[in-house]
Amino acid sequence: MTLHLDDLRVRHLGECRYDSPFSEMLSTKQTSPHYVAEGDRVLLEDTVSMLAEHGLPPGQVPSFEAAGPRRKIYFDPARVTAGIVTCGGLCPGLNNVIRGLVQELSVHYRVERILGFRNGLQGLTAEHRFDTVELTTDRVRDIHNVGGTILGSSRGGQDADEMVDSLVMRGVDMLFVIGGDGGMRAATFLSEAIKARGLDIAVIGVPKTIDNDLPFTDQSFGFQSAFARATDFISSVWVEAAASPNGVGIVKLMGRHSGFIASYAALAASGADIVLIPEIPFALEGPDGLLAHVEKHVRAKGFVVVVVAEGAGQDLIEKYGLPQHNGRGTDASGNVKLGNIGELLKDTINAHLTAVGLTPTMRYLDPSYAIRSVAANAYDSVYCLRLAHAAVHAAMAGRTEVAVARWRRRFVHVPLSLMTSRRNQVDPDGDLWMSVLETTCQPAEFGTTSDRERIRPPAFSV
Ligand SMILES: Nc1ncnc2c1ncn2[C@@H]1O[C@H](COP(=O)(O)OP(=O)(O)O)[C@@H](O)[C@H]1O
Ligand SMILES: O=P(O)(O)OC[C@H]1O[C@](O)(COP(=O)(O)O)[C@@H](O)[C@@H]1O
Ligand SMILES: [Mg+2]
Repeated sequence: MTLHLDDLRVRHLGECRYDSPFSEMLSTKQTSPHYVAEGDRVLLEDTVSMLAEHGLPPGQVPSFEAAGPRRKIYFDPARVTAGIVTCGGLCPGLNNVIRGLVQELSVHYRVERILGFRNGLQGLTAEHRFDTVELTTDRVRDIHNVGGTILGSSRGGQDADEMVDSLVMRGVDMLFVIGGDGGMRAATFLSEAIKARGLDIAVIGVPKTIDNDLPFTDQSFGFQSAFARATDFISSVWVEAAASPNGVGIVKLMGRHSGFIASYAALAASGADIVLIPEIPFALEGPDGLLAHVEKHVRAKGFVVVVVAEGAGQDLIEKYGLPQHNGRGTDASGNVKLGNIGELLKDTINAHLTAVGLTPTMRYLDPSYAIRSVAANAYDSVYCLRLAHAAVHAAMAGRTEVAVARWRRRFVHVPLSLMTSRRNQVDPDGDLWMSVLETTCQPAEFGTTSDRERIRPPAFSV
């Protein structure tokens, strides 16, 4: 992936002419190990070798604009109407982000009109554009204690021009889109439609993904809360499998294209013998295949625990899966519907162990929604709040077509085009997967899969 400084540049609506309520507080601040001054930038890369490879002067190495309050802002807060929408699948922390946005807008910038569009981008269609929630500090006071989103969410396509009409009709000056890859794409199209009409509306993305599959963000909000919950299920199947003759525990976790939840949950629970993720194909049969490995565990210690991400082994479904386990078509947002790899593993492991005289006791759990519907934990609550603050500062300073993200510990502005330019995936050659291999002692690959595609995330170059 080749990135130029221009790809990392953030679009501004115009000159910042108003004093920010934070200007006095900022007057003494300079870049320090704990703060990035507004004129400074955050490096894209963080190793000496990567930087040295470019051979560029410091001012030209790829870097992000720092997030945070500015001394001067673009919008006159007294005249601002803000809009908030949450889209796509649920994720712990959505309510925390809504609450953080409303508090920052109301308390510090004294914005008086904040509209919550309901049920995702559907709320911006002609049919629903007047069905908004008036968001006040009172309304959001306690919402962080529960999962989900008070605004509702949805999948499904919407017309960008129709959505812009809604923003104009409701007088919205800045829209905060809390969404995943789909939501960030929609926000991009929305920003382009706004630009084409020459309108003065800022669109700020707050990246939300339970799968942690958005790029240029260290780890997405809610991810920690979700995988922490997932560990409970791994521990449960471990207890069940360990106490049963030829016990087989299987936990299927979310992760359409990226195996982060499966990897982190398996590391945290540390009872998993085998972790299967979309990034690494595996073979079922053969002396080095998954089934032989499962059998080896059952023979050696009497049970086995497998953690599988829902997107793993999709190429096996066609060959081995029952028709009802096959994925079919796409959902309303265009996401491919996956085949059920958990059921396939359950059936094939059952058949294999039975055939070799080790009739198993199968314990299969698919806790998908139980994981993403939890409230944010303390860590994610802080993270969501700080993301929300950064999003409000970005909008007030007239930034648009941009997402706020934490990158290498710092809060930064990432152009939406970059947010949707690639997918964040577990690198089979990276240190996270190495930790999984070290913990489970599973082989780097099950069987010969070299003819099938292994994910190799692109390195950056300039
Ligand atoms: N390529 C796209 N162009 C425009 N809108 C999109 C696109 N992809 C998704 N969307 C819209 O974004 C919203 C959220 O997308 P979805 O994939 O459901 O969830 P997420 O934002 O969590 O990835 C949906 O309303 C969907 O219609
Ligand atoms: O059943 P739903 O609501 O479509 O959601 C299921 C999917 O949503 C995901 O959580 C990801 O969705 P998002 O991109 O919306 O975060 C996947 O892991 C999962 O396959
Ligand atoms: Mg998505």
